[in-house]
Amino acid sequence: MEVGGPGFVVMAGPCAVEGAEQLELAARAVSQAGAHLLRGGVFKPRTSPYAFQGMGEPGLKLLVDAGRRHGLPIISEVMETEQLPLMAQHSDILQVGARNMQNFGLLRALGRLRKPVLLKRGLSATVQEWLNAAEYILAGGNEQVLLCERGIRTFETSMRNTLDLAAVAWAKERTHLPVIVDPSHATGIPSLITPMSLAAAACGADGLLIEVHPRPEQALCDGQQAMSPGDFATLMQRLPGVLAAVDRHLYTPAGPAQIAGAR
Ligand SMILES: O=C[C@H](O)[C@H](O)COP(=O)(O)O
Ligand SMILES: C=C(OP(=O)(O)O)C(=O)O
Repeated sequence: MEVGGPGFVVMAGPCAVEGAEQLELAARAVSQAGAHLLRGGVFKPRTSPYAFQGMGEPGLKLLVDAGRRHGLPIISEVMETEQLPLMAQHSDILQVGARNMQNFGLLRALGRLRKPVLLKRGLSATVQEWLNAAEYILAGGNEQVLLCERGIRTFETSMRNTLDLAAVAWAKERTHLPVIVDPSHATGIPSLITPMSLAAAACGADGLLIEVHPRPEQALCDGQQAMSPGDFATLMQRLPGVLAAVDRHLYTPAGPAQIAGAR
């Protein structure tokens, strides 16, 4: 599978892997709706050290198994260099979270790999700082970098963050890197995920990263922003209409990332 080619790629699943049943329900739902990759955090960057920190390695095993069962490659966050050997062995895309965008040791280590890395924009990072962070990975020889806009901190508090879609169009115009949009963290409001996903598709994004939980009210992390499986399926049905109206050739970058794994 290619990210950054002519196709539009949707990565979806729970914020965090919480257990076998939750993950199976989420994986089945996103796969049936037509998602291309399964997301799920097993190492979670939490604001509070007392909040659920993720299942770690047992959670990764569940994620790998669920991905295999449903024919979906997986994407999961790596928070520390020490986690890299494990994560690089099992995750098809390595996610660097917003909070780690300028963890230069981690970025250098990722640059030594030959594996796709999804680099989230930092909470308060300028576009230039985001691109320089990407450069740390590219400079090491790893050319498979996907940029991910997930909203930035501004004076606006109505939403969790402010989705900077102009930065998406800007990065598509001035770099060769694929750009993914995460409307879940960008808005923090489930009802805004569909309109922002359609807007992302319209402005040339190469794909989406969306949090879907089978029972959002019971989620151990980010439940307030999780999409229900039903709403996700409806979004997936609406995306082709917008994509058909956009001339994606205008946006196709020179350096798509190749994702190993199923599909
Ligand atoms: O999924 C991402 C993060 O782990 C999550 O948004 C953390 O936010 P919080 O710890 O402030 O709840
Ligand atoms: C931690 C995540 O998001 P962010 O780094 O954008 O806060 C996530 O997608 O799991």
